[in-house]
Amino acid sequence: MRRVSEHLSEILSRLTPLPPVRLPLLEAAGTVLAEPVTAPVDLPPFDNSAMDGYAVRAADLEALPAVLPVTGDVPAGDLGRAVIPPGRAARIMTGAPLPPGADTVIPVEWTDGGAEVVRITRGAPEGNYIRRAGEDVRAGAVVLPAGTRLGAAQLGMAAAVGRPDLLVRPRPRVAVLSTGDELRDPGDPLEHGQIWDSNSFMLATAVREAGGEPLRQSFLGDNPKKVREALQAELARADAIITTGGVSMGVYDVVKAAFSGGGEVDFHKVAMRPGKPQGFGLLDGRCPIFTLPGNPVSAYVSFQVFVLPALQYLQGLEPTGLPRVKARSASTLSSPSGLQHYLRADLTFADDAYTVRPASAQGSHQMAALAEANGLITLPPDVTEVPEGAFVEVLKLQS
Ligand SMILES: Nc1nc2c(c(=O)[nH]1)N[C@H]1C(S)=C(S)[C@@H](COP(=O)(O)OP(=O)(O)OC[C@H]3O[C@@H](n4cnc5c(N)ncnc54)[C@H](O)[C@@H]3O)O[C@H]1N2
Ligand code: MOO
Ligand SMILES: [Mg+2]
Repeated sequence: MRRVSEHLSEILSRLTPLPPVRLPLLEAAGTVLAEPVTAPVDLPPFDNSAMDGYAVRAADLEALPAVLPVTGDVPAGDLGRAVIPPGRAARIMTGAPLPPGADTVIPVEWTDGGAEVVRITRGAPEGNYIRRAGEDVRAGAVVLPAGTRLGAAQLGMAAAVGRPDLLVRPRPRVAVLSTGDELRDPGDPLEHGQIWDSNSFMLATAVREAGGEPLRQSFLGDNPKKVREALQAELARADAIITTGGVSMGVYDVVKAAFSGGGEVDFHKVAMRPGKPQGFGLLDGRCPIFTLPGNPVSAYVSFQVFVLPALQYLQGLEPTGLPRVKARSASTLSSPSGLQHYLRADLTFADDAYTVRPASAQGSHQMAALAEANGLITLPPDVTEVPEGAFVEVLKLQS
């Protein structure tokens, strides 16, 4: 059997990050930047007021209270060109350009709020409540490096430097296809021996959580020819394909049968539990296909361990997979020798430390324990016993 790390590095070695595309700002939300974004101008572009109040000369406030005629208003958006002569004040609003002649802003709370003549009772040093041009970002500075995942604040930054669009790695379009004659769509009535297809919904959501776009989720029967045809059809628009089921030892294991002729997909037993039966290949020499095991928890763990890093890599990110933490185990753990064991668990954080408790049910078909879990304890192949209180590595699941 091959180790988890070997299977993952073989997958990554055969992938190429998706070619960048230029997307309008809002469509770029959630994608990964493929170019650095620099500021074409200073931010703010001009000295402006940080408060609603009066633009004055600090020198005119030496004797308090100061009573100054008001020459006019400078609202935000105003050109702010009117010069403030000595001994005068102008009403100014937050964000408005500081008019020439003024060197200080007095908040309206420090005055009687006069519109013609203002009585200022509290002075301030020169430069008070002024946002200087360039104090946020200097022209030419890189505000977003390539590889940044574009969340709200990052899109805001791109808009703040005037970008209408961005060069980004596109969301990988991933076709998710379950296989199995026993499957029915949720909502359909079940005959004896049938089950509702959960894998394709679970993995389509996992694709979205990974920044990808699930092309469709559906299930295929156990007919190898039909499976081949369906996969061929997905090739036209998929950047990657995920199938579940039909890769173990069964006589009807359709995915294995579908590729028994062409060597495009290599099937392996990987030294892990759950998720031992795996397959990977490039269809048409370019489209990665991940043939994951049918057991739902096996499919889920296989996604997190192999597909997530691959989707990160396609998006130009470091293929680091799920975030991991060190946690004290709240109970003794045992693990089969020679297998990397992933245990569904409950991870808690208290008193500045993580504690983790394995779920009581660890069957690779038991969705309830997976649905409750927020962590996967990862025990390496050479660990068979973990004493209570020992540190273990835990993958943090999206929840
Ligand atoms: N003799 C052996 N039998 C099995 C072995 C083995 O080594 N020797 N491996 C076991 C392991 S480990 C796993 S994992 C499963 C994987 O089997 P397949 O990948 O062939 O999956 P299927 O046989 O198609 O289905 C397995 C199981 O999962 C259920 N399933 C399938 N698709 C879905 C879906 N979309 N939603 C919900 N549940 C699904 C299916 O009904 C089966 O119960 O093989 C073991 N057997
Ligand atoms: O891969 Mo299986 O998931 O060990 O049950
Ligand atoms: Mg099978």
